[in-house]
Amino acid sequence: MTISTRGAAQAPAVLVLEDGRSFRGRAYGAVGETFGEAVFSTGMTGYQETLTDPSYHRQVVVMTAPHVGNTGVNDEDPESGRIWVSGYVVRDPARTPSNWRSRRSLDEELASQGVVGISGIDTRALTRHLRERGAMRVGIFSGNAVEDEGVLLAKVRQAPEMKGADLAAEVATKEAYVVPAVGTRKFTVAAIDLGIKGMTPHRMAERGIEVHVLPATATLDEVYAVRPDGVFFSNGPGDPATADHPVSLMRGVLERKTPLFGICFGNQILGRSLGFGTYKLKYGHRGINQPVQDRTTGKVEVTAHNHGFAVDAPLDKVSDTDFGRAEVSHVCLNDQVVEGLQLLDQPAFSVQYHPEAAAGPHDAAYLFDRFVSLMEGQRA
Ligand SMILES: NC(=O)CC[C@H](N)C(=O)O
Repeated sequence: MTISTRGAAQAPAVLVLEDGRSFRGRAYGAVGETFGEAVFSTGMTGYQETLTDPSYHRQVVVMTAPHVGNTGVNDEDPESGRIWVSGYVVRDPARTPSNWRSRRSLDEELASQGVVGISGIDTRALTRHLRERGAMRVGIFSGNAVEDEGVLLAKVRQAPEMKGADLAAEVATKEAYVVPAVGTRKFTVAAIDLGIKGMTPHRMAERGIEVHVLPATATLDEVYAVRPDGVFFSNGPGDPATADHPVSLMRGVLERKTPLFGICFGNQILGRSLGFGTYKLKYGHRGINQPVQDRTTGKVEVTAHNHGFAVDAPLDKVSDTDFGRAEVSHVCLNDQVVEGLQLLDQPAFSVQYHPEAAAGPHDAAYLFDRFVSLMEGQRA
């Protein structure tokens, strides 16, 4: 059990949004300055998984849950080797973490990884502002970085925007690696790492899949060199409109009719590969209780989301694409955003959300089984 760093907690801090609104609070984690896109997550649990999800690269995450850090930081829950959020905003951090797995406090972890945060601000007001005005650039400044707000605002307005950002190669593995199947190997999958979370290959491995995780820059030859039964495209940060290499790679896979499954960024890449556009949502979906309907079965599932962009595909008709007929298989019941796509003439599908459920409910685990069935179907 560790007590949070009181010195850092007392330093003044200010959060400045690009439209000029600001919030004053106290430093949390590292003291200094940071920039990113301000987004909010409604997850009440799973903060370690959120912080270490590479899809959050260059985003400043505002937690709508008021009290964060209660269970400290353990060595088992990270979804990658580091924290990726560029900043962290919490109303009321836990002063004393308590959990049998906890190794250190959350503010110590943020500080040791150099992640600048802010606490003690009205996160409800900030969230409502982002809902009304949309996700936007933000800066957090603490300690000596706090100065005249006009100067800080100018810095925020110079920071890069999320629209047009090409970030997958910045977070993906540089070297290929293998996650072995648990038990007998039944299938081999090439997984294109655009910012993959650790739980994703694990969910495949526990279904007898040997997963070859390949860098975002992998070529079609490198994909087929592993003799895959299926190809997987992961989640990842940035604007899907920039993902030209993954789109051409996926089109190569679709031409060969290899079973294909995509998650989140992977869904947007399937959308683009089929000729649909993508667009930026006003404030995105981030949290672990988003209702989605699987239109192929009619079932509603409660799901984990983290996306700021979406696919622009017709909800009410089957579309003719370069790879045959395609339809929207899943839809978000809050706002009718496209949450999944499937091809009707060949084995390929994707979802915009996170069936690996780290963190989140396990309602969507069946999608990994669906991928296995597609690979089984191809062998039969
Ligand atoms: N988790 C993801 O893969 C996110 C995809 C994309 N970067 C978005 O924000 O929509």
